[in-house]
Amino acid sequence: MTLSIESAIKSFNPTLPLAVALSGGADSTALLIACARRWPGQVHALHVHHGLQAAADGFEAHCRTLCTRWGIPLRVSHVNARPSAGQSPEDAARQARYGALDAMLADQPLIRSMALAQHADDQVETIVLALSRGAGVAGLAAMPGHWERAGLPWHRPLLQVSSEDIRRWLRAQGAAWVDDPSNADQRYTRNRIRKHILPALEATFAQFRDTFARSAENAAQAAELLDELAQQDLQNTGNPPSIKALQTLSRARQANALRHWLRTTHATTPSAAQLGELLDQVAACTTRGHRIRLKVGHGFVERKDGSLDWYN
Ligand SMILES: Nc1ncnc2c1ncn2[C@@H]1O[C@H](COP(=O)(O)OP(=O)(O)OP(=O)(O)O)[C@@H](O)[C@H]1O
Repeated sequence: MTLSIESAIKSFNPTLPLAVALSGGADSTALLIACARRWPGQVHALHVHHGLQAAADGFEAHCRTLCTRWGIPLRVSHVNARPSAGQSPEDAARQARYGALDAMLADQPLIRSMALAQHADDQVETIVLALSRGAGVAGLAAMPGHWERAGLPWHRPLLQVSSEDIRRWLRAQGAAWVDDPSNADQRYTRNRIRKHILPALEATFAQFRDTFARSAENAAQAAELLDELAQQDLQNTGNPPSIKALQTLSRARQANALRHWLRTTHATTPSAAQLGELLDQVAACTTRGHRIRLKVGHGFVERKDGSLDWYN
């Protein structure tokens, strides 16, 4: 069920002091005000200034005015997020932002938890984005409400609040925010989803925020089970996995175990075609002389004695 901001913050129980990642947009402005009201003197704001965006100075100025008005301590970190080869500008900005938030948190050991302001519409966009990329259950699980990062609990307390409710609440408070001009840029898939698909979902399935969120939770549970199964299977196959031991598993279980091995041990993700080819090679590997050497993720998988080996 979607919630009002008040109900969402009432059922939010972070360890204090809490830091809120404040972009200056409507969502994080609302989250900061709602938290500062509930826990006066116990809330901090962290802002990352994205050097590349022309509007970045305006965001920082808004954050300073807002925090002065509410008496909230604000930290600002300047980053210059240049995408590396093959990386999208959005990914580069996200990575730089997380790095800067981590560094600011490491600098303020008094802070005991962290909150981001993604909401119910963001969650639906993330699910649609995952579907558009052919994601498996891990991708369809979308964004978790709670997780741990560098020893700190992180939260998304607004995941059940709609974007429209957040804006309505802010207007009722007489609070200002800054609209990110890049949110209107139709070159970004997420923005096209927001503009075209969310209104169509709203018109077709009134409860889409709730039902999509339930699907994401189901997918998250399924992903957890697949992880547990992969861990058990890799205990039996060994790491690196023995080809003979892999061959005793069904093809789907081999795929699950190999994906997990590549992700957790080598931080790489195979494409569907690469994984299919690898599974074919594992199945065909019945003689001593059978060689395997395939491009997988950002490296290669090779047969080495009786096992698979990955390198780049
Ligand atoms: N420049 C930033 N500095 C600090 N935190 C940020 C920044 N950009 C985003 N965040 C945090 O990450 C969350 C998700 O980022 P995203 O880019 O999806 O949000 P946004 O469009 O900037 O939304 P918002 O309306 O919350 O500002 C934000 O809600 C906010 O908590």
